[in-house]
Amino acid sequence: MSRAIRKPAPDTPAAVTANEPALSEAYSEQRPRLRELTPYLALMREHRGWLGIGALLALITLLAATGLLALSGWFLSATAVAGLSVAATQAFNFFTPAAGVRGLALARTAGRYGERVTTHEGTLRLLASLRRRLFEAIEPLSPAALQHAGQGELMTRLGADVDALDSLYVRVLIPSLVAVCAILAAGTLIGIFAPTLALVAVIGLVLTGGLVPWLAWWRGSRDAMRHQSSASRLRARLLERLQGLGELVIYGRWNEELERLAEQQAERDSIERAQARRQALASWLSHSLLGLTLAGVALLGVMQMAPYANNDMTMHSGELLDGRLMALFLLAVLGAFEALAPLPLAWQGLGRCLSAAARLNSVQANTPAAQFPNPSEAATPVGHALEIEQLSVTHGDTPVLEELSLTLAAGEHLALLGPSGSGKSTLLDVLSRFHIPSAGRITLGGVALESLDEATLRASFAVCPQDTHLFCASYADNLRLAAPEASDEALTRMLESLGLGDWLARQPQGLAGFPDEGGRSLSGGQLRRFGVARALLSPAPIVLLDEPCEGLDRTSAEQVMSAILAACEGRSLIMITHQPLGLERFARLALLEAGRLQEDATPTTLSRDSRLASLMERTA
Ligand SMILES: Nc1ncnc2c1ncn2[C@@H]1O[C@H](COP(=O)(O)OP(=O)(O)OP(=O)(O)O)[C@@H](O)[C@H]1O
Repeated sequence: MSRAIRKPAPDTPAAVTANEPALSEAYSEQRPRLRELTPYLALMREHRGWLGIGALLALITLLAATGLLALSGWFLSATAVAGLSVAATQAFNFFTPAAGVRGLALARTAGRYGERVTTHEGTLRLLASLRRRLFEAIEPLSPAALQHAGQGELMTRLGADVDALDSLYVRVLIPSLVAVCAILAAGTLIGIFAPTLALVAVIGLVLTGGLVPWLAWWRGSRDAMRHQSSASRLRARLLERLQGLGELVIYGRWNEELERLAEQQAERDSIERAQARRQALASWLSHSLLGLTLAGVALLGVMQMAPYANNDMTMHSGELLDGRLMALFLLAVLGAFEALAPLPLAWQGLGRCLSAAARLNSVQANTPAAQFPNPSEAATPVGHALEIEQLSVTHGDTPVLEELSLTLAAGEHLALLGPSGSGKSTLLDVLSRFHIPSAGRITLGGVALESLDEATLRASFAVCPQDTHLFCASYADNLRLAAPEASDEALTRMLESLGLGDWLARQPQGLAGFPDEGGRSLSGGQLRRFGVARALLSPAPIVLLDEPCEGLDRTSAEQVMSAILAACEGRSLIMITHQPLGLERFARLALLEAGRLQEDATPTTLSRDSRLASLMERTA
């Protein structure tokens, strides 16, 4: 059995063991390096407008918030002190600081709003670019290359990993930048009046904003990576097992599977608990450092304090400090701390960003097996004759096709027979360039397949693989995948010719109806014929069909055969079949065994003792 897209290998039946998709093996216990982020930082340059404005507004908001706290603190204490004497009350200017407080409050609110709007706009644009890049990297990979990924793993990479990177800008870079500025702003503000106190405040804030986040990153990054890997494995396993739910229930393995899922979930939960403990520790550490800083500033300030009556607030060398400034100093430190508080959590999450970046980088590093030339450099085939010369194909180290040579004139119909596993579907994969041969040459219209640009190659072949996938779109849209211009009448005629007329008549919305996910609302035989209809509707000059009559009763199979041969009149056809049905209607018959072409003849030139002849007799 062969499919263009193979499902991951099944579990061993003895115990449904974990069979993780190959992509998750890219995860390693090693702490990912910062350089994994380089492509994403480069991507940020594309959106520097929004991201830059966001950063600027974040700074304005911070300065306004710190200024507001400091000014209000000073204003309160200065007002209280001024109230102690009538002369001081009359001399005190209430209006300028009050206007300053109002102005700073307005600036803080407007800044915060603008910052949220711009940083989110920038981040969403960044994520859109990131997803586009990822899709562009995945798209040229053949289904055969993606088969190793597993659906759950790929979904995680496209969803959770990309989302993890949005925290890089909003939760790590911006808060870190804001924190540095907050320390500088608080230090400068305090330093204007009391340089020694500023030094103490800056040392305390640097320890809080530098040491604690660094510890959180250093100690927490491994947990973040383990959590991401564990959550992704759990999601991939859950998805895969749900797809095979029927088999697991039938063979009584579902409860066992539930236990395994619960074990995996417990592993993920324990990592989450460890992360929560680290967060609590980091929070305790930064609040303790804040307390020490405040105490240090307060103690030193009290030691340098001047009597209240002194109206000259600046402290010249050798002079004492004005007590009214104490509230300003302490609130400036508190205001700056507001910017530092989210850093430990953010830096703990940096590990998640880095491992997401590493996993996405590994997807993007996949080079497509098939490289197509640019349309301007591509060759143009003359006609549609196919020539296969000495073709050898391996899967891993196992040879599948060996020195196979075959020609198909334009418009010729070939039935390809052979026992299961002889390499028939692999040949179709090679013609579609989903699989690259290890040796040999294939030409189409005199041009090597690899010299054709992708659009020409795809327009040359209509392929119906063994598994038909129905997309979540109307039946009509599913059929138009191969023939966008086809009218509803043409679609209906094609379905009727394949014996699907009654089925269509039973659909309440006809062609406008929607299939269940993946086409489960159709029986196996109906789904197969739907796939055949899709391929036959395509105007491609060469039609490749993989066992189109498999699973059909004799009458339906004969009807499908007739429809195929009628639709392929004037077009080349390679039809893989196990059923010796209607073979006499083919111009050519070929037999593939163990990857080698054993027989290649026309129905009339077949020798009576050939394997093909005996197959033909079974047809009659
Ligand atoms: N992606 C793959 N990875 C590894 N081995 C593969 C892969 N695809 C096919 N094979 C192996 O290559 C051989 C040929 O497979 P292929 O599907 O081409 O045979 P087939 O003649 O089409 O079989 P069937 O008639 O059962 O569909 C088989 O032994 C199969 O196990």
